[in-house]
Amino acid sequence: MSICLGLRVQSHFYTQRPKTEWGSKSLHFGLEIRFIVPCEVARDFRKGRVRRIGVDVIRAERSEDDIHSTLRALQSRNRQPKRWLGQHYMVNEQVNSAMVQLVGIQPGDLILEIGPGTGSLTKFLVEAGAHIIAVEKDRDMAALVAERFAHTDQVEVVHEDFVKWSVSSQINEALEQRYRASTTLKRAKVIANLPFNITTQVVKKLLPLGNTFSHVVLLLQDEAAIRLVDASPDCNEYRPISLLVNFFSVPEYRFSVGRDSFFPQPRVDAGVVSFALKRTSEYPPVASPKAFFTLVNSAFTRKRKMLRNSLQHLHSSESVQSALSSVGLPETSRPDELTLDQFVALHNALTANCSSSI
Ligand SMILES: C[S@@+](CC[C@H](N)C(=O)[O-])C[C@H]1O[C@@H](n2cnc3c(N)ncnc32)[C@H](O)[C@@H]1O
Repeated sequence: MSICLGLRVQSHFYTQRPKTEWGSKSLHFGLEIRFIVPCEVARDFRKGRVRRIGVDVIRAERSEDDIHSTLRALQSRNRQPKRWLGQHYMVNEQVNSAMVQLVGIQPGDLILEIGPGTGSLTKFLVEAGAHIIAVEKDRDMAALVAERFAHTDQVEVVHEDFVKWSVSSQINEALEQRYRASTTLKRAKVIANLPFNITTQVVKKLLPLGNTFSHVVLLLQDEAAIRLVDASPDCNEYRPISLLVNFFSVPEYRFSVGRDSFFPQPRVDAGVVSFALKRTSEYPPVASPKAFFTLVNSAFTRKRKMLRNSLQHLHSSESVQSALSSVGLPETSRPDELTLDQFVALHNALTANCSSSI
């Protein structure tokens, strides 16, 4: 049994207008309580057993038609959803519509969709006038979606595993063909209701492609969505991927999606995150992002250790100590105490030390 008590409080009810956030706590017997609290309180809750689930929420306001058309599409091919491919289909059209609005499509825009499934999200993209390259790993679903949109040349279905697909060359080639005559450098956009198990791989693959894509809108497992956007060192889940996300993009948690918006229902809720991708020229100033992330990853391999110890295989502990103090940080700093900007400053100080000692 799942009971949901909901209370919506607008920010203008507060004297200091905080950015409001939803919180939720799961109790025994499947009872779930949802409540709204200011950010600061939500952060404290997150450190305990209560977790934030978003700034807004879309719960199951699906029409019976949404679910029936999905079931019909699956039955037409005698298909059962494959959980190992993350096949939890969206049966709430409000969510698809809200996601497409977030992408901000102009007619003719090139959109990459990962995992179109039955094509319920693709339909909204077609209606918005986009040209869609839809990459689907499941042969049957690729055939189904190609058949569904055979009447239009707006949809190109690619039967591939997105994780292995050479996204950058394929999309750059498509951009080149579409905008050959154009004087402005147009970029593509990405949208996906992602299989939860490939989230990290997809994020790592797409976010560094800011010269190819301008925006990425992803529907993810809610916990993962929250973790990805939170780049504050005081967050329990502070990890290299939080730094990567904020190095390459400006992320924003948009809204939560209840698990009852999917068929079959996953065990967890979902959340939508948008990433505004930075072009290379907008990255934080480091000589080489690759070398920067080698430092970050090494620092986090032993998260509880002091940097002067965990970075020893890259730099002597004396150089780490002197680099830390040259950027105003304690010599005893640990990786989970440094913000992205402080990591950048440390990296640059270490690089400068290395070049001056050559
Ligand atoms: C969560 S379902 C979403 C389907 C549809 N977009 C929707 O919203 O109902 C995920 C889809 O991604 C496909 N998929 C799973 N792994 C994939 C991969 N590595 N590359 C491309 N597609 C994949 C699944 O077959 C499935 O169709």
